[in-house]
Amino acid sequence: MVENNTKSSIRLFGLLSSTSPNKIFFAILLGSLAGLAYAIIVPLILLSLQPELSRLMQPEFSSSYWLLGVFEISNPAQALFFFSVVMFILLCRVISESLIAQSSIDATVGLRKMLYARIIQLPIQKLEQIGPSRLLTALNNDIGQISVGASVMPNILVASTTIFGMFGFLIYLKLEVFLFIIWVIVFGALTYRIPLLFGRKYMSKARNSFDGIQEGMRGLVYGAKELKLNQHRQHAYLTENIHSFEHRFSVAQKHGRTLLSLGMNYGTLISFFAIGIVTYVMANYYVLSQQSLLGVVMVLLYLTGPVSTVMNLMSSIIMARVGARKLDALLSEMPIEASGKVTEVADCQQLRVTGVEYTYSGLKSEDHAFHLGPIDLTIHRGDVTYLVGGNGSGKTTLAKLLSLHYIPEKGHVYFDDQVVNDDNRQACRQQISAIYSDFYLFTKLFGLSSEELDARAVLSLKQLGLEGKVTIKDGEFSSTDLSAGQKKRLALLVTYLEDRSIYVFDEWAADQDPGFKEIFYYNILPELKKRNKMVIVITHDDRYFHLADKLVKMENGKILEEVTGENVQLSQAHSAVGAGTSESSIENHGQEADGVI
Ligand SMILES: Nc1ncnc2c1ncn2[C@@H]1O[C@H](COP(=O)(O)OP(=O)(O)OP(=O)(O)O)[C@@H](O)[C@H]1O
Repeated sequence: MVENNTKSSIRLFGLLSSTSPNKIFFAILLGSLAGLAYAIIVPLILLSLQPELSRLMQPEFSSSYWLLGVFEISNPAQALFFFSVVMFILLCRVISESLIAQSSIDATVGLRKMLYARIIQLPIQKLEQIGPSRLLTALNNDIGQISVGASVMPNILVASTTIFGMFGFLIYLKLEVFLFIIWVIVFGALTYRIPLLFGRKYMSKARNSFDGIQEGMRGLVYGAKELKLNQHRQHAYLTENIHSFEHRFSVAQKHGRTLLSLGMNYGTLISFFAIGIVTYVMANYYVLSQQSLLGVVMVLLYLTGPVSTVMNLMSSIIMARVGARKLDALLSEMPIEASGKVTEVADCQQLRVTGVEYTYSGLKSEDHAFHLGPIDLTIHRGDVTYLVGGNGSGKTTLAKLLSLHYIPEKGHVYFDDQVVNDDNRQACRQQISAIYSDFYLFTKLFGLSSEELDARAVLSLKQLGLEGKVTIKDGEFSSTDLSAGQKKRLALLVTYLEDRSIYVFDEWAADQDPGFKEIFYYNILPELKKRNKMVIVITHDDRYFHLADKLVKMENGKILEEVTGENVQLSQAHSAVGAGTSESSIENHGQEADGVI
């Protein structure tokens, strides 16, 4: 049914390096060079301040002077070297950071594109289960955090290079001090992880509450009308739902941030503990000249910069790892529908289902999950088939199986003699056009646009009573801010322009005015039949049942009765008469809407 979902896990650094390996290689190279150059700055300053510290210093460094305008420059070669190093750092860092920024933008866009592709490849039933809130949070929240985290990884490497460079200088100054600092760093690195570990747990909790907040926001926007009319409901919805998620979010965030702050500051201040111990304790046990002690303290002070950079960036990494785990979990719940080897199938003349069964899974209570089938049904090209039955009888579910949106758990769907399977499902779907009650109207005729199409669309807009409401240019609608009925007419126009073999309409006429209802049943459907289309109509409009070629009555997920030919008219004659549908009124509508689409 679906391809096994390969267990992928998002690695922050891998994300950047896989998007643009060369850029990242150069960014790290330049960043590391900048880091090493940084590490040279302290010895250089120390050399210029205390010539006796230098074992390598050339005599001319301390003896010569240059005059630059009114400025007197001592140690010109050393000064030139110093400023060259600063310029080198500037250049390396700017290039390195801009390369990282570019790679991080590419990685973010790449992640988003990957999510779009996965949503497209997601079977409809799974998409309905996951719901839009989780997908939107992944897109807006998690991917943003992942890309921030990934983009700071190279900065951590750069800061680490500076730290290692400074270590080299520290060894040169005093090996014992270096060993002590290493011990302090190992101790600090181990202990500072404790608050970070708990901090991350709280941040994960906060992230989980965010899904609830997002869902709550949807209710606020889409349920605004219902909430406005009932203050009790409004209050209860806010306090019991959104506020309660917000409360959980804020408690978890506050705890998390406090712990992260504790961890970061502790980590940053570790170097000061080390400075204190070296200055006040170690100096009493080891032979450290005043100059060496000054050098060591300067190195340690200088180290606080890159050390705090590493510590501060760790919070971005932690947030990114929370986001990556959440996205990983979501992706592992998103099976990939088989793309199929067959690219085209012959025009379907007969759509047949045999022994088809379907259950809505993934519900909180599986006992109450609706079960459809087993169903056997054959639908022919050139026929208008009505699916009728009470609310919840399974008409839409069956239609979604016929339009190949749902994949049956038992039984088969046949396009003529071919069984629909993973190989040909995509190709078979290209013969179907459907308007379900939750249809989405795109603002453009994506994949359809052409000048000829525009001309056809303009003609049909007029015939569908949308002239003056919507215009179309280069396949794009001027507006989709229409009434519910008008939107459905525009959706009908889109399906008409697609010119598919099989049409599925789920209660299309439900929100049309009486005039257009008649046009739909008396003109549009017969015209599609005349064009030899296979038309499946879900309807509750019993006054039009007699117009069907086949009436499929459903109850409790099963077909109760199939009525064909004259029997359709006989069984529904009374309702047609009862509803006052006269031949003359039909004729009138026929003339009114002559040539509709
Ligand atoms: N996405 C879903 N997840 C779980 N259960 C669902 C889902 N969609 C529908 N159902 C259940 O399946 C049953 C049949 O629904 P279906 O939409 O097929 O009925 P219907 O005959 O088209 O109803 P109506 O005339 O009201 O549109 C219902 O009882 C409903 O609770």
